[in-house]
Formats: sequence, structure tokens, C-alpha cells
Amino acid sequence: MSAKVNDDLLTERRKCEFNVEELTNYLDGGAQATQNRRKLEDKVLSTKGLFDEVPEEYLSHKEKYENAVRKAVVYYKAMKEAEDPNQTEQERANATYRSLLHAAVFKDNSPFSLHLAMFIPAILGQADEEQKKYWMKRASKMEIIGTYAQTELGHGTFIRGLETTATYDPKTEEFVLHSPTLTAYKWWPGSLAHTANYCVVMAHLYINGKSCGIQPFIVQFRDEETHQPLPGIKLGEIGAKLGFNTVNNGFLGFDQHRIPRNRMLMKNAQVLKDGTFKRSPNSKLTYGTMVYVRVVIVNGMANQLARAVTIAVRYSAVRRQSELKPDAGEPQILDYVTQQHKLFIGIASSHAFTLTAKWLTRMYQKVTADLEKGNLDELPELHAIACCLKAVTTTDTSVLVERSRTSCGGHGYMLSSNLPQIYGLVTAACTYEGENTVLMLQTARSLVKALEQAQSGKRLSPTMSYLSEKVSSRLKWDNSIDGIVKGFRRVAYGKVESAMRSMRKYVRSGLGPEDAWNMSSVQLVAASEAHCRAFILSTYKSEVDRTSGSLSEPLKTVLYYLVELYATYWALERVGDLLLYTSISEADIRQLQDTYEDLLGKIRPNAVGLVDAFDFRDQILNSTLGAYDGRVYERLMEEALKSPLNAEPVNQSFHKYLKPFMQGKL
Ligand SMILES: CCCCCCCCCCC/C=C/C(=O)SCCNC(=O)CCNC(=O)[C@H](O)C(C)(C)COP(=O)(O)OP(=O)(O)OC[C@H]1O[C@@H](n2cnc3c(N)ncnc32)[C@H](O)[C@@H]1OP(=O)(O)O
Ligand SMILES: Cc1cc2nc3c(=O)[nH]c(=O)nc-3n(C[C@H](O)[C@H](O)[C@H](O)COP(=O)(O)OP(=O)(O)OC[C@H]3O[C@@H](n4cnc5c(N)ncnc54)[C@H](O)[C@@H]3O)c2cc1C
Repeated sequence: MSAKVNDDLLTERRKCEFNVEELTNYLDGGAQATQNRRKLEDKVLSTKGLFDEVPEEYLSHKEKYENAVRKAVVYYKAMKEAEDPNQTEQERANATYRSLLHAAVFKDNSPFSLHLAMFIPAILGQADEEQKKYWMKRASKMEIIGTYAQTELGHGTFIRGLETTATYDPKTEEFVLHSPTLTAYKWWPGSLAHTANYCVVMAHLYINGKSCGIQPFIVQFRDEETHQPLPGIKLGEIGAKLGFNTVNNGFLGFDQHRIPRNRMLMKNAQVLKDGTFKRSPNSKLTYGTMVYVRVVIVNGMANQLARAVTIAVRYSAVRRQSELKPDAGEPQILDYVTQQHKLFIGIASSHAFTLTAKWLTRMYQKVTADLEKGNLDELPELHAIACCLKAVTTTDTSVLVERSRTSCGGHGYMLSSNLPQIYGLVTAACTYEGENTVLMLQTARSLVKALEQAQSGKRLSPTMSYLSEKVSSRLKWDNSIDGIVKGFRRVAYGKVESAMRSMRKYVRSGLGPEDAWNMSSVQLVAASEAHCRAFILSTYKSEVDRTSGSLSEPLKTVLYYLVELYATYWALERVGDLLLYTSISEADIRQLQDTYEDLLGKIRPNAVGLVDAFDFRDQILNSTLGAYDGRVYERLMEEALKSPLNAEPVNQSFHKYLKPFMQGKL
């Protein structure tokens, strides 16, 4: 097949006003990081056996899983072999920060993902030093494969309501794990069904009949040689899902299953041999693995969104449809301003999430280091900001990936475009690791507390300190980026205050505080959203200010177009709220709309350059519509021909059913 690049894409690349490689380096965190990432990709992607002969979508549920395990093993070994021993941990982390290498291998997700994303982090965060040494030696080499088993059939969100019990037996120095009901069965953990042999189980600890809260236990549930479930273990797979079909989500029930005392992960709380319980300094430390994954998800969303928007923008440069002007031929669909409106916010959001994720990762690292020294002061702030960022970035990414898909018209509906699978991956994140509404309400809880503290003259944590600033009933509006950040903060303040007023009103009318909270929760979620949008926007702007000093002028200019586009887009989306709490006028709104349209026009010549700068290889995009060369139609046909239905000109169903039916013989 010729390697000719589509002419429209060539023209787009010539029009780009900035240096694409410079932006790639900026997103990676430096030229060296780009080089390391590419080296890693070269090495891993040249491994034999990593890719599918038959596209995954044509396999059965069972075959998909078996094929994914085959690839996971090859991929894991390739990643290990590609590790550069001369690189520091930090350099390795930088090289993989924006890499979606696994996406080249799995159109869906890896059956090892829970081992790496949660089992190992749970050991690192919950085990004492001796346990960590023992388990990490085995887990890091994948001598054992683990998962994180928290959610049950009956409870996911409400962790305190988990029914699985771990009852300490001081006579044998063992815990007895038990699932007293059907709803107590662990349900959802990835890798649990047929891949893993160990898991971290979150269970309700009882000592001498007394509840000691939810605690983490490391549990072997399959024999290491035969892989048979151990006695007292009931196991299975939960069935087909919207996505995650190669992740092997499973169920697990315990029937009086005994494990030694040292299998409780005892970094925070401990059970001594005689059954003495030593409390954790803060019971929420047990939830630390979830906080870690929420932080990781924000970066994951930035990357997946970049992938979807790369596919959609390249396709939109190649696709020609309808007429803008008579006799001028069919324009590229990217010339339709509505198409730009659908897609450019995806590019800007990906940048905003990447920079916010970097900020959040630094905060996570600081708070974790403080926790090691016994300082828990900033844990509530980390929890509050991680909750809303996880919720808002997953919600926005799901919307924008779906918009990217529909922006590709009919071809976006093809699995070969890869957009449906990317949607399946990102929409899952709206639910897992804390359902989004629930997490928004956690942030709202902190906002309410912060406003109460501000009103009684206490100092607030940095991310909420604006709540202690003096506010006028309507903030004086200005259309600058800083003005928009202030506007969103004013909205957050106003909505928290209004929710608090509602709660007091409901309490006066006879409701209890919990019912009053529930009645006001729609407002509370809106307050969290405004708080989070102000946070993302201010972080995005200040991170670009902080890090763009040495960049070339053309690149800086485009980066600020995107920051301004992001701010303007959200101001226009939430104009009703701004009208309620600020002095924004009709003239301001009209000017914002003009600015927005002007920005779409300025970004237009740079659109393909901007997505090229994400630097995804074709193998990582895995898409008929998004490849670098723009050979969209050829690829669609090539992929269609791989359909097993095209293997023979006449399908047997014709002779079996259609022919007798059409000839009236059936
Ligand atoms: C596509 C790319 C992405 C890449 C990522 C890879 C991902 C791999 C796949 C992941 C697979 C998924 C795994 C899972 O889903 S595991 C299961 C996750 N489950 C959850 O997240 C459950 C959600 N529920 C909770 O977190 C809590 O129960 C909840 C926060 C909702 C409430 O807890 P609880 O009822 O016990 O507490 P209260 O509301 O009464 O609050 C008590 C106080 O504690 C504070 N709090 C709560 N949680 C935390 C925390 N984690 N850290 C610190 N503090 C916490 C809370 O704010 C209250 O404080 P105050 O009393 O001071 O107000
Ligand atoms: C793809 C995928 C992978 C997963 N992987 C794992 C895994 O590896 N390990 C694991 O342990 N779990 C896993 N989970 C489970 C996941 O963590 C839970 O599904 C999630 O925490 C939500 O809990 P739930 O299903 O109980 O939803 P529910 O809490 O039942 O939510 C249902 C509805 O009730 C609402 N609701 C619930 N509580 C409140 C409240 N307090 N206030 C207002 N509204 C409320 C929610 O907003 C939602 O609209 C996975 C889930 C998915 C989808």
C-alpha cells in the first residue's frame, strides 16, 4: 500500500503556525521526556505477538478474554525488557505519563490493569514495612497477580455498609472471612474472575463481637499451581458489559475462609496476637488507594480525550461534505464552525486536564510524604479536590469523546474508528472509583464546612480560601480569563450559601439535617461544579503562565488561544449562573460570543498541528479514521474486508433460512 499522505492533511500541516515538536516536548515535560517515551514505544511496539490477527470485535466474549491474557503477558514482558536501568524512577514516570502504549495492544483494557493500578498501590499504601517487603517482592515480579475487591453486589458507594466480615480468632491467630448474604458477594473487581490469584479485600473487622471498622486484608483465593479456587471460595465472572470486556471483572464469596493474622494490611490499624485492636490515626487512611487512583484518573482522561480528538480532527480535515458556497466544491467538514465548536474544546480540555493532573500529582506526593511523617493536615483538602476533579474530568471527557464520535458522522459509529471503545473506557470512569454525584457531594461537604469556618473567621485551605473573601451581591464582571475565574468562584460561593440557606429553611420546617442536606443536594452538586471549574481554569492558566516562559512566541500564542477558548466556552455554557451572581451584561455576553468565534477561527489553521502534537502513533490510535496519513476510506474498506462475514460470498443462512423462507417453504 502506498504511504501517500492525504492532500488535505498535507495542506493543514503546512498551515500550522507553531512548531509541532516544540508542543510535543512541552506536553511531555521536555525534549528528553519525549525522546524517552518514543524510545520506549519503539522498543515495545516492535515486539512480536502484541497485535491481533482477527480484530477483537469479531471474537466471542471468551475468546476476547483469552486473547487479552495472551497479549497482556507479551506486553508485560516487553515493557519489563524495555525498561532502561539507567533511568531514574522520575524519568520512567515522565516517559509513560502521556504514553498510551497499552492502547496499542488492547482496544479495550488489560486483564492486568487492576494488579498495576490498585493491588500494588494498595500494598504500598496499606501494608506495614515487613508486609510491604514480602508482598512487593512477589507482586512487582508478577509471581502473584492481584486485584482490589471492595465493591459488593449490594454496596459500592457506601463503604461502611460492606457486609463481608473478617472475624478474628485469637485461638488460631486467624481471620475468618465470610459473606453472610448474596449481597455480600464481592462484585466488579477487575481480573478477579480468572486472572488473579490474590486480592486486597476490604472487609468489616470484628474482634470479640465488636466492630473495628472496614480494614484491608490480602487474600489468596486460587491455588498458585492449579489456579483452582481454594476451599471456602466461590468465584466467577460477572458477564458482558458496555466496555471493560477484557478486564475480567468477577464475583467472589467467602464461606468461613481462614487467613493468618499477618494477612491484614497493618500500616494504619493493627490487630495484635491476643486480639488487641490498635486504631488507625485516621479511619479514612484506609481509603487511600481510592484517592491515589482518583488522581491517576485525571491524567488518564486527558490522554484518552487527546486520543479521541486526534481521530476526530484528522478525520474532519479529510472528510468533505455538503456545500458552504455555491460552486465552491465540498468543504472540509472542519471548516464548519459548528464542527470547530464540537472539537476545539476537546483539545483545550485535554491541555487543561494534563496541567491540572500534574498539579494534583504534586499535591498528592506532598500529602503522602506528610502522612509518612504523621502529618494529616492536608488530607481533607486533597480528598475534596481529588473528588471533584475526578468527577468533572470524567464527565467532561465522556461528553467530549461522545461528541468526537458523533462529529465523525456514520463512520464514528464503526468500531474500527475506535471511538466507541474509547467512550466505553471513559464512561466507566464516571462510575468506578466513586460514582460522580457522590464524589461531587463529598466536595460540597467540604465547601459547606469551609464557608462556615470562613464566617466564623477561621483560615481556609488554599483551594477554598476564596470563600473567605468579601463578596458583593453581584460581583463586578470583566471578560478577562481572571475575571471568568472570579466569576466561577462567585457562583460557587453563591451556590454554597444558597444551599446552606435552603438547608436551614428545611430544618426550620421540621426536617432533620440529613433530609435537609438531601433536599439541597442538587444545589450542592452545582456548587461543587462551579468550584471545580474555577479551579481547573485557574490552574490551567497559572500553569501555562508558569511553564511557557521559554517557549517560542508562535507556540505561546496558540497555547493562550486555547486557555482563552476554554474560559470563554465555559462562561458561555454557564451564563445563567453568571447572570445570577455577577454584573455580567448583555454586551459582555455578546462580546464573549464574538471572542469565542474569533478564537475558533484562530485555532482552525492550527487544529491538525495541535492534535499531531499529542504524538500518538497510528498503533496507539488504533483507528480507521485517525491515522497520520489520512487514508480514511482505504482503511475503512480494508477493515470491512476483515469481517468474517466477508470470508465467503454466500452465507450458509441463505440456504438454511432465507431461501426456504423466500420460496414459501418455511
Ligand atoms: C481511562 C484511564 C484511567 C486510568 C485509571 C486506571 C483505573 C483502573 C481501573 C479501576 C477500576 C475500579 C476500581 C474501583 O472502583 S475500586 C472501588 C472504588 N469505590 C469507591 O470509590 C467507593 C466510593 N465511596 C467512598 O469513597 C466513601 O464511602 C465516601 C467518600 C462516599 C463516603 O464515605 P463514608 O460514608 O465512610 O464517609 P462520610 O461521608 O461519613 O465522611 C466521613 C469523613 O471522611 C471524609 N472522607 C471520606 N473519604 C475520604 C478519603 N478517601 N480521604 C480522606 N477523607 C475522606 C469525608 O470527607 C468526611 O469528612 P468530614 O467528617 O470531615 O466531613
Ligand atoms: C468498569 C467498572 C470497574 C470496576 N472495578 C472495580 C474494582 O476493580 N474493584 C471494586 O471494588 N469495584 C469496582 N467497581 C465498582 C465501582 O467502584 C462501583 O460501581 C462504584 O463505586 C459505584 O458504586 P455502586 O455501583 O454501588 O453505585 P450506587 O452507589 O448504587 O449508585 C447508584 C446511584 O445512586 C446514587 N447515590 C448513591 N449514594 C448516594 C448518596 N450518598 N447521595 C446521592 N446519591 C447517591 C448515585 O449517584 C447513583 O446515581 C467497578 C465498576 C465499574 C463500572
